[in-house]
Amino acid sequence: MEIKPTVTKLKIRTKRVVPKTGLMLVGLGGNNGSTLVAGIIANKYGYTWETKSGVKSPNWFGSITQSSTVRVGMDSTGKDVYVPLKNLVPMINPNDIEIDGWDISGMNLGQAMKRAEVLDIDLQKKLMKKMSEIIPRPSIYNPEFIAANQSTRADNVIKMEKKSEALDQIRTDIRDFKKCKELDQVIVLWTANTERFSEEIEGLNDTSDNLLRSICKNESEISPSTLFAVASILEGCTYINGSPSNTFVKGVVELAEKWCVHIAGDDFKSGQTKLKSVLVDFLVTAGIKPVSIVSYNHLGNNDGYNLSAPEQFHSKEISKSNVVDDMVKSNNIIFKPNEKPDHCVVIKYVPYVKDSKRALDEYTSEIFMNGINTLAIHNTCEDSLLAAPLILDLFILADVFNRIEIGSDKSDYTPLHPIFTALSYLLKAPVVPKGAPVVNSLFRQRACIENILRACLGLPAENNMSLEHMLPAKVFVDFEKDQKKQTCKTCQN
Ligand SMILES: NC(=O)c1ccc[n+]([C@@H]2O[C@H](COP(=O)([O-])OP(=O)(O)OC[C@H]3O[C@@H](n4cnc5c(N)ncnc54)[C@H](O)[C@@H]3O)[C@@H](O)[C@H]2O)c1
Ligand SMILES: O=P([O-])([O-])O[C@@H]1[C@@H](O)[C@H](O)[C@@H](O)[C@H](O)[C@@H]1O
Repeated sequence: MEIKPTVTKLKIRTKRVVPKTGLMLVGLGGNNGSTLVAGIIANKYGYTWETKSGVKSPNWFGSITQSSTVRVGMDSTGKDVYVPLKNLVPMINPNDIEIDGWDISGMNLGQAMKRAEVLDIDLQKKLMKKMSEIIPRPSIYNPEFIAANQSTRADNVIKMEKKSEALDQIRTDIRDFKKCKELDQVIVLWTANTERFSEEIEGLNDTSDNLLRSICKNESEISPSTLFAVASILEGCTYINGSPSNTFVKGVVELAEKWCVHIAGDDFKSGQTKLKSVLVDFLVTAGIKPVSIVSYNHLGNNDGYNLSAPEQFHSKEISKSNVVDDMVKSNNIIFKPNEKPDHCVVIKYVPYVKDSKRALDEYTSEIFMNGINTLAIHNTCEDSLLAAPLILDLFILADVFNRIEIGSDKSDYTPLHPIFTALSYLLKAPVVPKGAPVVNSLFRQRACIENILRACLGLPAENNMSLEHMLPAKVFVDFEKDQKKQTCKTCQN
């Protein structure tokens, strides 16, 4: 193999004025939606609360924008220097976020928080007044796409029969929110239930024109989430899909590309799968061959209730299963062509455990000289407490990436591709532009975000070589000073 390095000088610019941004959640009254709103209010007002283990304070643990740091270099003593990721470039402050959204359940967010049974009761009491003032807008409900067991919640639905009218209503809602809160931009994010996959049908949803025509013709195979995505794109709003539903049928992607509106998805990467995208990366890059991966979990929240229906489970099974493919394909020493580990995903609904998902994983791998290594993991993921910070990061980073443009000597500044692959760190099944590779390795995904932000500052990508600590200082001349010396010599001559 001959490798020919190429160098392209790119120029990057970032609008540094942070736009006043609103977040509209589809599924606002769900466990994730209500928990995120509660977290924003608790952090904004600094509510503390009593628990049996003492007084607790709000935080943003689990959010990489709010609670992680980035190495920016080293000080004169050679010690690494880290700064909060949120300080690298101007970002939205969670305290400034305006939130609105839709839910097929009309329950106000105070009652929705109570229904979710996620947060400590004393905190719920302190939040109740403010949360109860938030009422989800009526939404598009189509029992064809989510489990039949969700029908009992559907008391807050848009009455219009025609999909085109419902689409217009969503667009009106977005414009109303933007005007009422005097916003510069709105980002729409789906944290509503997982839908069954839509059929991708030529002539129906395979192009943007066909999709828009199908909506006008009230075609049945257009899901509520696809309608929300179309409405958002037509309103110029970034749209993010936190569920494994195949919202982004080809016609939606083409519409986003035509209108240069950013989209990202699918399915928050919060617990069992996030760990999988670390462990499989570790095993394969260590030259260890994972041969069997069994991921079982049970949970008792409404998400689990919806996923107890086969078609909705199948959507989730796909997003949870494909996460190993890129890492397996990266190593043709341990895997033969088309060989991959046995991989089984099981999800069971057990009402009693509510949002506290119990994940049991077994990773069996072949090691040196026919040895076998088995990793057995028990992972209690409090689903909404893991997902809510990811929703915040998706929103904040989407705004940052919306403000970045890249150019070169040969081309003007251009926005990043409408499909935000840079948000893949937060998603189980990253949607990527046609022909682009899917990267699931968590640390590669994190490096992508870090290095784009470093580039915004003119810092080189983190290469982890640490040569400064492997070579004598004299090797590292002060480039600027050295250049000046050489220039002086030239002048004298
Ligand atoms: N850790 C996690 O919680 C996690 C991780 C990855 C993905 N997800 C996905 O996030 C989504 C939400 O999870 P959750 O635990 O908050 O579920 P949830 O069931 O508590 O909340 C979903 C909400 O969406 C509402 N809804 C359903 N259809 C709607 C529609 N057409 N329009 C508006 N609202 C609608 C429901 O009434 C409900 O309030 C699910 O798709 C889930 O698979 C969750
Ligand atoms: O993020 P993760 O833990 O791999 O996957 C989770 C599933 O195992 C869980 O059953 C489902 O309810 C959540 O929506 C989430 O998708």
